[in-house]
Amino acid sequence: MREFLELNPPEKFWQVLKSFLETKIFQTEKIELDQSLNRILADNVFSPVDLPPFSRSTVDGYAVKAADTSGASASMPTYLDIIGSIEMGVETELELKSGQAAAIPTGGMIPKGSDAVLMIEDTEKIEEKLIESFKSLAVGENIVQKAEDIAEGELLFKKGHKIMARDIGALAGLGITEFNVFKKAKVSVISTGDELIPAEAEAKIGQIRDINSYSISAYLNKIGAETKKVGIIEDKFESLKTALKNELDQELVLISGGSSVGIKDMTIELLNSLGEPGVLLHGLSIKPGKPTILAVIEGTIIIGLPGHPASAWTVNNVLTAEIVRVLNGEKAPAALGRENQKYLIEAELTRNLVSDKGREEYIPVKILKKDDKVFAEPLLAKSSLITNLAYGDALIKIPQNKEGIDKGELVKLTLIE
Ligand SMILES: Nc1nc2c(c(=O)[nH]1)N[C@H]1C(S)=C(S)[C@@H](COP(=O)(O)OP(=O)(O)OC[C@H]3O[C@@H](n4cnc5c(N)ncnc54)[C@H](O)[C@@H]3O)O[C@H]1N2
Ligand code: MOO
Repeated sequence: MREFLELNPPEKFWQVLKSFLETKIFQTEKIELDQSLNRILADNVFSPVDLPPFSRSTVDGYAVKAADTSGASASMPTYLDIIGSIEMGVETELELKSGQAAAIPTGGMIPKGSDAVLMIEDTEKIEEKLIESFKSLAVGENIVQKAEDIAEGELLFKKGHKIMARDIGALAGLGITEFNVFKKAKVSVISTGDELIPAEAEAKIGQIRDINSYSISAYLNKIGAETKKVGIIEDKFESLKTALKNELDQELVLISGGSSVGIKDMTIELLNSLGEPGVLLHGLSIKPGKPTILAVIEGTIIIGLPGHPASAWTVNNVLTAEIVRVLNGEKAPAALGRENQKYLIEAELTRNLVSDKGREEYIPVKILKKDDKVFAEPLLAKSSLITNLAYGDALIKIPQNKEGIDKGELVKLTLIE
């Protein structure tokens, strides 16, 4: 069959993108802790203090010297004099001598001279200021030591770390409330096609609701980009040229539709008319996603996504999401195209899959769990359909040199966020 496009392997796309991105200067900005969820650190972050700042009890009970409880049991207790109580939130002046104990709440400051804490249930109060210990303690028992969490000057997070909700607690605990992050990737998403109408519009015969600008903007926002949904632009040279020109201050522009070889597909000519160097690659050897375009115009990356919604979605997952991760500072340009271990899981395939040799194939799957085993159920459909994607949790990649995968084989899945 006649092939219209020269199909380039994904590696060729990575190579061209790497050479462009490796020279790019990434902008940073200072933000506050409350705004930092999902942002990417632009510097290494070191602890400015010891955490905890003083040794603390992990239980309610009595601060003691471990040696004073040596050999203690329910039938042979040891006896300790209570010299006072530890107050929360203030420095204690108490200092224990041999045979002494101080009442302490969970989290209270360990007084000088103490090296262990007796749990209240391992004691009996004999008199107002005398207790019995039924337990023999080891040094350090029920104590979290000063700087045990992290010491002053120790590395907490590396540059490029994505801040998760759990990290925000650690930063708050250390009093780090302002820091530098990479600016979010600035991305615009355009849909083209005279048949397209916005989602909220009434569809006349022949019209199709725009899917791609909605699904792709949402996905890229989710992974940390600042995405502008431009909407639908009519399939006319001048209208598209004006629309694209307006977006050239962005770092990445996605244009879905008009990437194939039909009579109306003027995208290539249009991109080449906008500036240098123009279209660098047209045709990607993945399925679906064949007609993908890569262009660079005056420092802005332009990706022409295939119009079919599942194809656009697949290229977005495989190619554009990777570019956004680099623009966001989460991934080094040199690592472009390398699998992200964070998003990979393994599962057993529930049916045979066949694939054409010569193109990497991506198939959405549903993840199922049965008897503690994880299974991948392929969702097979034409790339012009969308609902399959809505049910898919992940993508399977069938490498270019494989003709298929057998039922029962263990496959690697990339989670769809
Ligand atoms: N003779 C050939 N025809 C086609 C080939 C080919 O190699 N030879 N490739 C096919 C493949 S594969 C794909 S994918 C599509 C890609 O087409 P385009 O990128 O040029 O996109 P359009 O022609 O504009 O649209 C294709 C299809 O998708 C619908 N579409 C487009 N945009 C949206 C959107 N934002 N939301 C929902 N649906 C959209 C559009 O209505 C068309 O049905 O080309 C094949 N043809
Ligand atoms: O490449 Mo098309 O994108 O296979 O549907």
